[in-house]
Amino acid sequence: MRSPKDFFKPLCVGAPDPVREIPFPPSRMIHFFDASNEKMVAKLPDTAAQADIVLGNLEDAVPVDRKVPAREGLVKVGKELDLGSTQLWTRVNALDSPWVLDDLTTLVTEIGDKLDVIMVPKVEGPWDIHYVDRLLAQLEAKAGVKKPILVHALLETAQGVANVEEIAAASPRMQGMSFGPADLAASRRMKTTRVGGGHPGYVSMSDPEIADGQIVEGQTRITAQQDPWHYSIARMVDACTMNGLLPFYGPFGDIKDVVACEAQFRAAFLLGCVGAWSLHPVQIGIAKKVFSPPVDEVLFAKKVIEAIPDGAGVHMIDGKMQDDATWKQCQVMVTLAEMLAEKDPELKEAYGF
Ligand SMILES: CC(=O)SCCNC(=O)CCNC(=O)[C@H](O)C(C)(C)COP(=O)(O)OP(=O)(O)OC[C@H]1O[C@@H](n2cnc3c(N)ncnc32)[C@H](O)[C@@H]1OP(=O)(O)O
Ligand SMILES: CC(=O)C(=O)O
Ligand SMILES: [Mg+2]
Repeated sequence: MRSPKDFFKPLCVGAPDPVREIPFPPSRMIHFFDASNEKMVAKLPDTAAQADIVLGNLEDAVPVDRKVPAREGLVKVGKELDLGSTQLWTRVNALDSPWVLDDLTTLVTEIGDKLDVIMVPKVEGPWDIHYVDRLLAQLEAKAGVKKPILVHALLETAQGVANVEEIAAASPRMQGMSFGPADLAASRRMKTTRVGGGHPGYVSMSDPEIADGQIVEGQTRITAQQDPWHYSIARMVDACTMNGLLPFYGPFGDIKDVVACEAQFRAAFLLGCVGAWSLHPVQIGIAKKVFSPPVDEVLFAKKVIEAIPDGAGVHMIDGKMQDDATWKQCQVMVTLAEMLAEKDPELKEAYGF
């Protein structure tokens, strides 16, 4: 491990100084597009006006014969399109693939000043981040990039989950993490073919009715679906938060099931994620709704802060006990609402700022 004294030193002569604090602009959804798909690129200015982050995907879902067109298309997007305040990210190919070196070299040297964050898939341990960290510094120095490009790790293997804390702390470039339920399910040999969400087979069940010391036959037992992702998402949130990074839920693959998508996103929001991926335009609106704090919660949080400006002591507000801890929860809610209200006039009005 590097000396703590060297942690914030650039890893190449001429590379920009690493950031000391990860920026947190609106980040409710990372919208995926394929830059080799002309239709998607044509719509990108409109899509970007709706989304907080747009991401040119180069990895899974881009077939082998379109890897180079997707990379070149993204370079064109970076050079030619004005995306306003919407962030431009990419997901490069996996570190064990033959494409990733060209992905990183081309993107940083061609549009390194336009790219905010590079998502690295299938990160397994801090060694993967160290590799990317040094290479990015060399490329930034070569290309004269002034602002360090941040790194986002995709958590989607059992080993990655086991090493999540070390990954989060591996570099000052670490911006955040996303949770990848599809590859993670495969890596763990989970028996599901879904991309995120619950499963009707993963349930808890009420106790049986007993008569004369015997289980009553033919009875209906109450079952409730459980969340198979809870443990890993919560670990990711803790690892990110303790290192000042932003945690995101990843994709929800059943595009038509907008209700279940909203439920998956909301579970992630409640656990501490700042956003989720949108794979299809319909999911942008779902993420916007879910990851903007509910108006009634924000109004209540404002009321608490107004009533107890310093958070001290114990109080009753609307029948609920309030103290330093609830005051801090209210600060989280109001700070997020204020940040989003700056971007979104409708939210600003609804929140009463
Ligand atoms: C496990 C993982 O790694 S997840 C990440 C990798 N996967 C991805 O990136 C997938 C990204 N999304 C997609 O490729 C597509 O949305 C698909 C394949 C899932 C569905 O695409 P379609 O069947 O074309 O969807 P649909 O017919 O509803 O599309 C409606 C319109 O939205 C457009 N559209 C669909 N997805 C997107 C998108 N991500 N961004 C912008 N526009 C899109 C379509 O081009 C179509 O446009 P049109 O009305 O002008 O013809
Ligand atoms: C997000 C992703 O890549 C996965 O679920 O595998
Ligand atoms: Mg994956």
